[in-house]
Amino acid sequence: MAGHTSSTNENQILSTDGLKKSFGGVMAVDGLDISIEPGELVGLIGPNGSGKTTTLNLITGFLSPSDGEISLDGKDITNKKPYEVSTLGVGRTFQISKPFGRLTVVENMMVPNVSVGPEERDERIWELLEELHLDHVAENRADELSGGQKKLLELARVLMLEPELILLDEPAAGVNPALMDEIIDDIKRINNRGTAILVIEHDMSVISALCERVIVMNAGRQVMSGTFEEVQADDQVREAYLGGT
Ligand SMILES: Nc1ncnc2c1ncn2[C@@H]1O[C@H](COP(=O)(O)OP(=O)(O)OP(=O)(O)O)[C@@H](O)[C@H]1O
Repeated sequence: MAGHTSSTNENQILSTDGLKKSFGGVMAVDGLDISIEPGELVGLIGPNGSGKTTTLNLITGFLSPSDGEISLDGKDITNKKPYEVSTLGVGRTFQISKPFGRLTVVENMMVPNVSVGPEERDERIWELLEELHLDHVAENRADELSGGQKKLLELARVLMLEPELILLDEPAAGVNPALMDEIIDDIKRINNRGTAILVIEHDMSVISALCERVIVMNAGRQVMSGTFEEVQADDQVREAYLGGT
């Protein structure tokens, strides 16, 4: 069975095959098979506790799976360490942004270990700060930023490593609605340049504005994948949401 899936993995930037993670008796992820095409912008939704964040933690190596495989560009990355996964081209932001609060915005941008010289690094930093509307707060301490600006800083920092795939964990949480429209445009622009994005989000207006495809999880498994309209119209999905609350 593994042989069958690995032959199709080469066209996918990311795929999980029978992925499982248990915490004691809780099966947080329970045989998850999902895949992302290069350049896709995909939403990952599901009720609280359905395993979304655990899935991100497994893909990025923050957790080891109990079973199953994860491939990136057709290569097995199961059990790789977080820094290895990041070096291989996967960027990730967190539900609660964690910039280095005492460092300035620019200093935060110097944290990723880029493989270019200092001049090119600085050029990249300023391009990204400008693109993500942070150039005017570049010398401010990161803990002085608003919730939305912290999310943008985290995204800018991830982009320093020019990832092929970015995993966003709740980009709308704690962001004021005015800035959210800007963040939606930023995410779309980054995706239009060819970066694949998988986004976990509870705010369905953000999912419908962003995603060409939505994967629905419940109880650690994929229950459906389709356009936002298809997913919204599905009885099983409604049941999953109602069952989870
Ligand atoms: N480190 C852990 N130790 C024990 N149980 C955990 C751990 N992390 C997650 N779980 C459990 O695994 C299940 C899936 O949690 P997870 O956070 O992945 O869900 P989620 O879909 O991201 O939820 P939310 O939408 O609330 O963020 C839950 O039952 C949760 O309590």
